Amino acid sequence: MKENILVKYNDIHKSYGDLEVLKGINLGIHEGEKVALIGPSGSGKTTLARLLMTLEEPTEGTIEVDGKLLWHEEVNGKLQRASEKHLHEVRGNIGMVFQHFHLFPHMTVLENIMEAPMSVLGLKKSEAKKDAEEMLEKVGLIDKVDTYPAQLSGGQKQRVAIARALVMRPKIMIFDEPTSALDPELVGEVLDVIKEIALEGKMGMLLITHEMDFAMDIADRVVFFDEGIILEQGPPKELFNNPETDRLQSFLSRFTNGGIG
Ligand SMILES: Nc1ncnc2c1ncn2[C@@H]1O[C@H](COP(=O)(O)OP(=O)(O)OP(=O)(O)O)[C@@H](O)[C@H]1O
Repeated sequence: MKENILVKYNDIHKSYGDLEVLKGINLGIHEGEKVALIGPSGSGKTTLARLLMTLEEPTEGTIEVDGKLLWHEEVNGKLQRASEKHLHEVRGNIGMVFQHFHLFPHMTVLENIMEAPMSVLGLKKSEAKKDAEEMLEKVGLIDKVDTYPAQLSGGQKQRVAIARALVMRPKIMIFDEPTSALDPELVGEVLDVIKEIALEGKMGMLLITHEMDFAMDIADRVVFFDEGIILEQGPPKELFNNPETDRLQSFLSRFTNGGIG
């Protein structure tokens, strides 16, 4: 069993105005652990991921990454909002792949991947190029180095986005519905790449997906989530071979009936 907790949500609440989207989340992710987050549309999954990526700020509670508070710093024994420098530093451990790729359209595939290592990590161009090429090999797109995003299929764009996140060598990668914007015939190539990365084992993963079979296949733990709370969690085999899972079965049937998001 893995010992070290890499990410820890401590009683996290998040509201937008009067709408409380997360209602006290406690969740730990161990080093190298693959956690699949499953829940209906609007249940707060993306918000949970965006808090970790520092794209949203918690209303209450704390998040720890690799033993350090993410959103807070302790000054003279009191917790206060972290400085941008601190956020930037801790966020360096986290990579994210979004539903809609978010590639830079005016840059080639290679330039897209080299950009952050050069501007954020201060790598020399030659080093960044070498790393970028290594990642493109991994996602099977080394022949596309000089191509612009507009000339790629959705599946290829998402594989570039994965390479771009991987090249920063994060300790955890968040995948937020990485295949839901793709035509069905392109889903498999992206899932294959994610699975390959998962099998390497080193990196933690928080995977938000409605690809149920895929989640069951690669996840060490599945977390069922609805209306801002965790309903149930555990290793996929325990959750699905348990005769007392009527409640889970009815939860899952909402996905198969089109309530997925
Ligand atoms: N910036 C925002 N301002 C106001 N409300 C927001 C904001 N972001 C999200 N919400 C609301 O918070 C709730 C949870 O949204 P979130 O995107 O986290 O859910 P989700 O489970 O990821 O859903 P989906 O699968 O459809 O993306 C929704 O009701 C959404 O409308």
